Amino acid sequence: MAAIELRGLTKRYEDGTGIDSLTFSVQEGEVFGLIGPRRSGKTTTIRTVLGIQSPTAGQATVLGFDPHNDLRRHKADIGYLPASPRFDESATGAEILDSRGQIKGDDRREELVARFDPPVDRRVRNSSPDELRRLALVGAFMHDPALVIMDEPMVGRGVGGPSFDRHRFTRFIHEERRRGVTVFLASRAVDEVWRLCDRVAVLRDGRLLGTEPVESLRHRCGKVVHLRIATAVTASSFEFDGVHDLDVQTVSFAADSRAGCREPEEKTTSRSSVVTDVSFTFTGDINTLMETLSSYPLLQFDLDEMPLETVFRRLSDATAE
Ligand SMILES: Nc1ncnc2c1ncn2[C@@H]1O[C@H](COP(=O)(O)OP(=O)(O)OP(=O)(O)O)[C@@H](O)[C@H]1O
Repeated sequence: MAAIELRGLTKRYEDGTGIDSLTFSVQEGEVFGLIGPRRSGKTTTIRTVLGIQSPTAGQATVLGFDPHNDLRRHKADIGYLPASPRFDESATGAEILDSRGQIKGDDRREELVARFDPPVDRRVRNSSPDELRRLALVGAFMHDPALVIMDEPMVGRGVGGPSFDRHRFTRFIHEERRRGVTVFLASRAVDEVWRLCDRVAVLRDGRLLGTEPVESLRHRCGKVVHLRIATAVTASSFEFDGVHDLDVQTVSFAADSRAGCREPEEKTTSRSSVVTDVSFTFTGDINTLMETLSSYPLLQFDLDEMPLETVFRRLSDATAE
């Protein structure tokens, strides 16, 4: 059974469309990412799927029930981490968890408080946004739900900070997946989605561009490679499988110039009076790339994730073709 199923889910606001005819499903046990640029409809999807707002058309089912009518009865099966958690300012963290526990249960409270270190003894008004997100995270998982829905879980520094960094968060989500928990999360952070998700749905302007396993999407998007080579190199040297958007610039320096040099001592040799800056997007086999590069005198080698906007542009272009 699908954990979440959207069939033509549409939400229009008075002054525009939030989401338009979304149809896709999230399978039980997967970590599924909803990605898209700003105002693409991620939060609208989550709030409509949760029954916080009603759809204009279409339908969502969550763990087999209609969230708009039956959410109350199924609250204990779902955890929710909103993008900006709001709590009673005068309550302590412990009081917040007490009242949630009474509604949904709190079997895992002790374990998660030890792990996330939320501000249990302090009042909400005296706690930082990061601390409150950790409190919300405990609240989302402590009743051991079958499905957890998270909106931008790592926004800003998110649950980061000295006591709970993002690698520990990633490890936690991987552990939850191994326990069989289904996770549906919205994010604009590509590296977060790459680390956490099995599959993604990509939104743009409230419409679904497609759903895809993260591995194949990641492969299609590739990495951005920047090289500085201490010799003249022609573009044809880099015209091999998996190289796209190649840019090659060879620059000559006076023999004693150190301009733009990372390793100044290397620049004083006659060989390094010419450098070539090479950049490209790479979707091929990284071992082949490393083997090719080993034959060049590299001054600099950077391998970065594709910038988010480029990912979305590529996906939009691919969908339009
Ligand atoms: N309550 C609302 N009333 C009117 N319009 C809304 C409302 N909520 C969202 N929208 C509009 O719906 C569209 C989708 O917004 P939404 O917040 O769902 O996108 P998002 O992908 O979550 O954006 P972000 O990444 O910036 O959080 C936007 O054009 C937005 O202005």
